[in-house]
Amino acid sequence: MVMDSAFEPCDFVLFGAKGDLSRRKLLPSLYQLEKANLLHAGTKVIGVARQEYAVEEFVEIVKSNIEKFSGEPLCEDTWEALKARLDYVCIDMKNPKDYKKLEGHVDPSRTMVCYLATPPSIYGDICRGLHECDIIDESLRVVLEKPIGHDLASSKVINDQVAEFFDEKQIYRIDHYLGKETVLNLIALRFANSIFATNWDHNCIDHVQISVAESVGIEGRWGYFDDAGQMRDMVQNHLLQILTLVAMEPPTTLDADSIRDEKLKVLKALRTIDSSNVNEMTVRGQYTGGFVKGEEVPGYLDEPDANQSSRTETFVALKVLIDNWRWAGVPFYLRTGKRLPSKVSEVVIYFKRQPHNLFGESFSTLPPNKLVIRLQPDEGVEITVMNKVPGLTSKSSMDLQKSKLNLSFSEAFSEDRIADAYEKLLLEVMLGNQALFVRRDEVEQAWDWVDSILQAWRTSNEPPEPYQAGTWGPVASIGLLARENRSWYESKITKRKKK
Ligand SMILES: NC(=O)C1=CN([C@@H]2O[C@H](COP(=O)(O)OP(=O)(O)OC[C@H]3O[C@@H](n4cnc5c(N)ncnc54)[C@H](OP(=O)(O)O)[C@@H]3O)[C@@H](O)[C@H]2O)C=CC1
Ligand SMILES: O=C1O[C@H](COP(=O)(O)O)[C@@H](O)[C@H](O)[C@H]1O
Repeated sequence: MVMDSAFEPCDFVLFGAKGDLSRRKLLPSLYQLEKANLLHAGTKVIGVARQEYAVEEFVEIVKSNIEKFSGEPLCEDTWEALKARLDYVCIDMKNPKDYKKLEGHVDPSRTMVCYLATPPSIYGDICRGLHECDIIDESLRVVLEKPIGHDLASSKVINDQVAEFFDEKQIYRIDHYLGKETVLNLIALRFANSIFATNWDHNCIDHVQISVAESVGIEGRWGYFDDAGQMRDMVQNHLLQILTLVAMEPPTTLDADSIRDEKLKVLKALRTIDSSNVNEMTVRGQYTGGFVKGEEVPGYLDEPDANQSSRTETFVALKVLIDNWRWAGVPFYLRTGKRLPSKVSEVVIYFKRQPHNLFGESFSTLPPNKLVIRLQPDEGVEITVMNKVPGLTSKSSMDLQKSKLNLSFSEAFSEDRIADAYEKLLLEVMLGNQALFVRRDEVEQAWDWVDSILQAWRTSNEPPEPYQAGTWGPVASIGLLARENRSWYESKITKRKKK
């Protein structure tokens, strides 16, 4: 998916360079790209924020953030190379006149990448400011962070504001899960292996589970999170994007629009969940105090700044049906939550049981084959299969045993680290490849589907079910599958083995 021909120097302008995302993810990712020699020699990085700083002060801020968040000792050579690219401009992003200050810091003859690591409420102001200082040409790319809006209506407003000045071909909407190696591997796994390509439908698959569990709480982001909830924060974007990659038809090519067209079709085929079926198809929960990894943690309502009467969900489980030929009758169960026992994201494909049992009474229910795609941590792929236990036996039937074919990425591949999703995505923007970014119609279709569930929850006026921090969510989440004689896959996460 990398287009080498597009590898050219650019002016990478980071709006919101002092914010949390920039500090924790974007600046360390630029550092890693530098370390891997993946930044063009001529590329510049221009931080934009509203405080006045001398460039030297900004450089020190960047250095301390990289030291703090890159998770490794600073490599002096890499740092010196990155430092030489850094520049800083102070702009009040709501003031259109301020954008003139970019003059002299960016080169109009080069590609400019504007990364908006700011609240979405000022995306429109930034686009207008860039327009009014006459800086936009067709080579300018604008990167938008999620969430784009709070619902379909507000997302349309933001998309319209950006579209006033930019063509869709210039807009890169981030969903960082699309930059994760293992999420990308879903495409390779499905379409580069005939064993899966031919067995990937309602004839062979019983159901699919997608779990994105987090052990963290809301990490001091009460203001943002309480307004969003886990449905907007995780399901509307990350989980639905994973689902589309698992469920989409083969794209004709790996071009951005071929992939995005297929993902959109899946989103359009999602069966509506509304007041008529919301109780049967959804579970939502809110954590109470408990223990995560042996540490006592407060409940959601006892987090700093909490509003004690909040009904915001921190856990969501859904039964999702895709009304198309391939997936007729195959439920996709999705779950995601904060303060669960561990951080683990997995896609589990449960294949159908054998139609007839040859193996005697002890195997009256042969367990189905399972394909477990571990997205994080201990990235890898595992298939459970039944094998004959070797050896002679006096019985006429065979003894069978469930075993695993296990591919661990850390053992199979020589890379000593898996790149962070943001490294991949920053690189793709600089290369001008939109395949790993979300198109406007996808975002809006996802909001349309999610809005209907949120509306049904509001109408029901029921509070989320409490679950103790450090458990796998409310009991009703177990019931969602149990009433269909199924159960959630119990993850057996092992720590990645260090080489
Ligand atoms: N943090 C995260 O982990 C994630 C964040 N995101 C998204 O990334 C974006 C940024 O989030 P995050 O970094 O957490 O937010 P922060 O609030 O930490 O950072 C936003 C930055 O924008 C600056 N800013 C806001 N208004 C103005 C203005 N008028 N003029 C100049 N600067 C301004 C702020 O400046 P100042 O410091 O002066 O207030 C701040 O540095 C959001 O869209 C968020 O939803 C998405 C996924 C994860
Ligand atoms: O976008 C978000 O994602 C993180 C989880 O991302 P991961 O890469 O650590 O799995 C989540 O914690 C955060 O609330 C959300 O805004």
